[in-house]
Amino acid sequence: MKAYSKEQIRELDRIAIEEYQIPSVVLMENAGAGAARIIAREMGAQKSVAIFCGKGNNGGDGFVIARHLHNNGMNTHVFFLGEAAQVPVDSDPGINLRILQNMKIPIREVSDVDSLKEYKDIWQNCDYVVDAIFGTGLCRDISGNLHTIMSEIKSWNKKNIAIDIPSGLDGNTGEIYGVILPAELTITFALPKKGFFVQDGPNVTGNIEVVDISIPKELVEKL
Ligand SMILES: NC(=O)C1=CN([C@@H]2O[C@H](COP(=O)(O)OP(=O)(O)OC[C@H]3O[C@@H](n4cnc5c(N)ncnc54)[C@H](OP(=O)(O)O)[C@@H]3O)[C@@H](O)[C@H]2O)[C@@H](O)CC1
Ligand SMILES: [K+]
Repeated sequence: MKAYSKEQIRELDRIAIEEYQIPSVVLMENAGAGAARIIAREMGAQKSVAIFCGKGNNGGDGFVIARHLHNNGMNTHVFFLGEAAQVPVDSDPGINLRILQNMKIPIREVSDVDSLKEYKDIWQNCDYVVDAIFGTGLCRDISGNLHTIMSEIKSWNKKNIAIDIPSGLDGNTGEIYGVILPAELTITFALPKKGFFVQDGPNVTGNIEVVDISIPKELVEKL
């Protein structure tokens, strides 16, 4: 499987958005809808899922996934690692967050491990965890409350499905930024990332599925 750097893939996204004028929210929709189809296939109909969303676009993918899984009749629980009110309303994550709020799907805010434990009755009954915390934007060590929250989620040993990249993994070097959520399955967008195949990558990425988010073919062929 040929692999690409974070920068190459972010550049593909940029050209698709700026030069081909594909709205970024359309790319996010394609990403989230494609991932949701794979997750539904993996889970079967009767299972519950906890979706953990970070503050960036990876979290936005998580909001799209939540909408589609909910619409498919899955028992879907959304946790946001931050304050929902801080998400810019016109950003792609903000748009998808608002749709969930309009659908009256609860967004449970998690600021530290204690707030996570308050929701134990919910997450302990979930068979799967969808990790939409960090993607290609992760750029420094994870510390503080985020570190302890991710360590706690890791300790549950549930079936983790990573969105784009297992959170904590560097998509280029395969190194771990302080803590990692190892995945059974990584659903990655557009193209596989180099970090899946080097250093710790192979131990934490699990099976890899690539979702086509409608990046123009000519652009990909130029890489
Ligand atoms: N662009 C596109 O067209 C598409 C993108 N897509 C999706 O977007 C993902 C990339 O999204 P993204 O760039 O928003 O970054 P993401 O990984 O969500 O991180 C969020 C923010 O976290 C922060 N941060 C970093 N390190 C940190 C740390 N250690 N501890 C704490 N905070 C830290 C940092 O912000 P900072 O705090 O530095 O301001 C960063 O910006 C990509 O993987 C794919 O899933 C798809 O939808 C397809 C279309
Ligand atoms: K992720």
